[in-house]
Amino acid sequence: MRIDGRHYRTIWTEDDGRTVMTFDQRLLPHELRLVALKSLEDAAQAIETMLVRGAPLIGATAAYGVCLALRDDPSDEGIERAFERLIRTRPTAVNLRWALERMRSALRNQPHGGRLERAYAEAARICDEDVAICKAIGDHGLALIRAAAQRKGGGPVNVLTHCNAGWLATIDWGTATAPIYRAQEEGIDVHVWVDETRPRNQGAALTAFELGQQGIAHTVIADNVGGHLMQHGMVDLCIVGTDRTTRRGDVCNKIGTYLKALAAADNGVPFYVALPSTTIDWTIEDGLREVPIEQRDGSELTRVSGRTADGRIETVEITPAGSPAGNWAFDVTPARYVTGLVTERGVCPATAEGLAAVFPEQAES
Ligand SMILES: CSC[C@H]1O[C@H](OP(=O)(O)O)[C@H](O)[C@@H]1O
Repeated sequence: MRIDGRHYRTIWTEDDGRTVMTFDQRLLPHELRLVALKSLEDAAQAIETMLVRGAPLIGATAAYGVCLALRDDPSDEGIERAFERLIRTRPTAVNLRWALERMRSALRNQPHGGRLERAYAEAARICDEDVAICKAIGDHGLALIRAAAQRKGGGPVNVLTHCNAGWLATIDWGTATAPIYRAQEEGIDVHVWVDETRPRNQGAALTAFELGQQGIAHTVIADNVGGHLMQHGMVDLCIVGTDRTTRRGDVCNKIGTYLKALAAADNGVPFYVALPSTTIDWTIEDGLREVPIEQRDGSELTRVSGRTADGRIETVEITPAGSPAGNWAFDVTPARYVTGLVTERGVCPATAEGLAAVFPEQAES
């Protein structure tokens, strides 16, 4: 997407692959800082600290982490060490395992001499494919926004989204934001309710930054406001992302998504999940019991960072010293609360049959 008029992907290589460039998302929207990842450890820590975040971008960063590791050790043992270091960075987004297994299968049984070039080519393919997948999700999701506009017969289509499933979570376009960007391109009047998304504020900081840069009307709201808006007819549809969706359509996404889905169901608001095929976990069925939910440090909840009036970034405590804090980073929305899954191949029901019809090659394997 564009920042200050210049087009960027969220990750790219420089210096013949010795450097992997990305944005430090922890500093947005206050500072646009490019970061150079130069080693396996740099890539691993970028994922663990959420310098980069979002399922597809986590996968791409891990893929380039393997490339950086192979510069030092292209052996099978070197590949395994890279895999083991990266797989334990964050447990929930399935793109991490998907990307690492794809890199490993592309490299094993290859002569050591050609492994480095092949690794970078595979990581670049993962990124290029993600751009195409997200653009296709945008095209299919556009039809949903267009239909909402026709139903309304006037005024902006009000879309509610949670967290950041945008360009910053992927390589370009985003997943949940891609239909919004395509609607803007088609001249459809769209407005976005942006859930702030405590505690890391991916919505207030990242989605609001993205939409502002693209000139899309939006309003940042507290996480607890969405249900009220739906009760008063102020939300035409919800579109959220996912970090892992099971083969029967249970959706794991940022904490708070489940509560939004409940409110949508109670108020008859369509609730869509933008779902790249790279985020489907075909090995599991029951999301509540089988998806690992990341628990992050409580300090992410008890502290808030922001910019002071004179431009300094400050962090303050918002709870009494010593108050324990629980920080579950994701929850699971059962498929029954999902109106439809917006995949790169089209919109399908959140059912095993729906996903099998769209991805028959996966369902049969
Ligand atoms: C398109 S994946 C976006 C997905 O990732 C976010 O989690 P995090 O910021 O912790 O990596 C959130 O669940 C988004 O929906």
